[in-house]
Amino acid sequence: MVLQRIFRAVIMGPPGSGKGTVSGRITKTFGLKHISSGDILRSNIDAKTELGLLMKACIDQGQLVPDGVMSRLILSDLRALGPNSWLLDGFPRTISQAESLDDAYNVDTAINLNVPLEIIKQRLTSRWTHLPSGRVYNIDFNPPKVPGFDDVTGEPLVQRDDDTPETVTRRLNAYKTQTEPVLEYYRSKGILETFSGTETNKIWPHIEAFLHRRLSVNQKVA
Ligand SMILES: Nc1nc2c(ncn2[C@@H]2O[C@H](COP(=O)(O)OP(=O)(O)O)[C@@H](O)[C@H]2O)c(=O)[nH]1
Ligand SMILES: Nc1ncnc2c1ncn2[C@@H]1O[C@H](COP(=O)(O)OP(=O)(O)O)[C@@H](O)[C@H]1O
Repeated sequence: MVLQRIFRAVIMGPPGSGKGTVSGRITKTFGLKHISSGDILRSNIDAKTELGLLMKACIDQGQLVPDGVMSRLILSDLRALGPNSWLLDGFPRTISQAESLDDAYNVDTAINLNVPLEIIKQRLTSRWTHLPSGRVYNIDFNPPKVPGFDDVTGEPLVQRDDDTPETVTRRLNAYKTQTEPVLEYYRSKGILETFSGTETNKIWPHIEAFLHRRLSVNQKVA
């Protein structure tokens, strides 16, 4: 689908709710640019940049990276995208980040994946990630064609240092205290769209239909 008007969305949801998986489907179907805060941080860690080295301890302990650092990083990447449509995944995670984003851009929609926390832990401890692209796999849900290797590049997959049971518990706590209030922030602006369920394959058709509706309305307006 070729968009005729700039469309900007954020995707929210607890760790493991399927943000990365759904973002991949949205970008493939609708052609938006995808920016993932976690992927950007991990590529900094991998490249051993000063920022990556400073932030690694924070991430490995399941804590959020400080707002100022995160907002500067994401806003500068968004500026580099120029006048394009995009989907932001993993940002904002605090009210302060949401306000920084609002100061710079008009967000059209906040897609919220509402997945029960009980099933999330299991998903994260069996997640395999291709770090350079952010592609994710799961032993049961979407296993790679060759175990341990990325389908597209054939490069090795890794288990993230923060996908251990203890760290996942801390990340879920950070989500409850710091990120859930952002849902209320977007709800009060009238742009929160919540999709509930336990399986991405069942949630996805609803998101796809919603975006088709939103984007075709926008195109008539444009
Ligand atoms: N069992 C199962 N695993 C899923 C489903 N959707 C996504 N996953 C896997 O769950 C893990 C977390 O998904 P991801 O998209 O990385 O979530 P994020 O942390 O919100 O970005 C990954 O290993 C996915 O492959 C699902 O419906 N069922
Ligand atoms: N917007 C953000 N603000 C602060 N920290 C962040 C942000 N995005 C990512 N992080 C850090 O990176 C870690 C991994 O993020 P992410 O890859 O988005 O995890 P998940 O997809 O499992 O929710 C977070 O636990 C946090 O430490």
